[in-house]
Amino acid sequence: MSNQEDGAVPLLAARDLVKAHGRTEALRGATVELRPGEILAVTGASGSGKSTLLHCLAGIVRPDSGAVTYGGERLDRLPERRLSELRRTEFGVVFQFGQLIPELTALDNVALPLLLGGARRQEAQASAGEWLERFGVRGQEELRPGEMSGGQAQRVALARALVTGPKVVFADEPTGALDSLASEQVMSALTHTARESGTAVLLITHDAQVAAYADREVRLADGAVLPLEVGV
Ligand SMILES: Nc1ncnc2c1ncn2[C@@H]1O[C@H](COP(=O)(O)OP(=O)(O)OP(=O)(O)O)[C@@H](O)[C@H]1O
Repeated sequence: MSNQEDGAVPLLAARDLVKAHGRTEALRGATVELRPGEILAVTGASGSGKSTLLHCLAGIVRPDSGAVTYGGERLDRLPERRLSELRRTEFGVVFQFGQLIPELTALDNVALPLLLGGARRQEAQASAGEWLERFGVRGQEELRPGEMSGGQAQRVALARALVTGPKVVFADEPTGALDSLASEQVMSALTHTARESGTAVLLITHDAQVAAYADREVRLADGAVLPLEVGV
């Protein structure tokens, strides 16, 4: 039975996505589904279209054709304002280099999405502190990103992605810049916390050890998802 046909209702789905960057066709008919609470790894060679797929699914980039649906709603057709609200309230993102704000402390980086959502400073900081604790970086509250190790900074970035209670976290090579020990710590913190909170994760990686943390893996090649191998 294929992943697309086993009856589970997808939270987020891409169907036949096509996206070109200038003359480069990054996606050529990519179809993939993410179920509620599922941790899905998207793997594939460099240039196979993984990041472009993530950007389309996260509503950061609009596909040239095909459909992206989120909870049954056409994400690719939403007006920009509604899309950015949805990204802020329902999605969290983590990139290879956490992209924390260098001038802010760890605590303020994590509190920021809550403040942008209208929370009071004290509540936002209390909640940020709890999330830093969950990611094992309590005690680092007052450090700025430049004063932390890469693994600590990525755990702070994960706390920032999860602090608003998103339904989906998009993680693009979150361990790409880390050594194997830090990578394991980050992945185990991410998957443990996502499972605990029922957050779905779309995880892009080219590392098989990282992909092994996921519930399921799909592989991209030349901008399309490869069919499942029979008997695997
Ligand atoms: N903004 C852009 N402008 C031009 N070409 C782009 C742009 N973004 C991606 N591409 C091209 O589109 C193709 C797919 O890129 P994408 O980043 O989606 O692949 P990827 O699988 O994530 O690669 P990697 O593992 O190297 O990050 C590549 O040929 C890439 O060079």
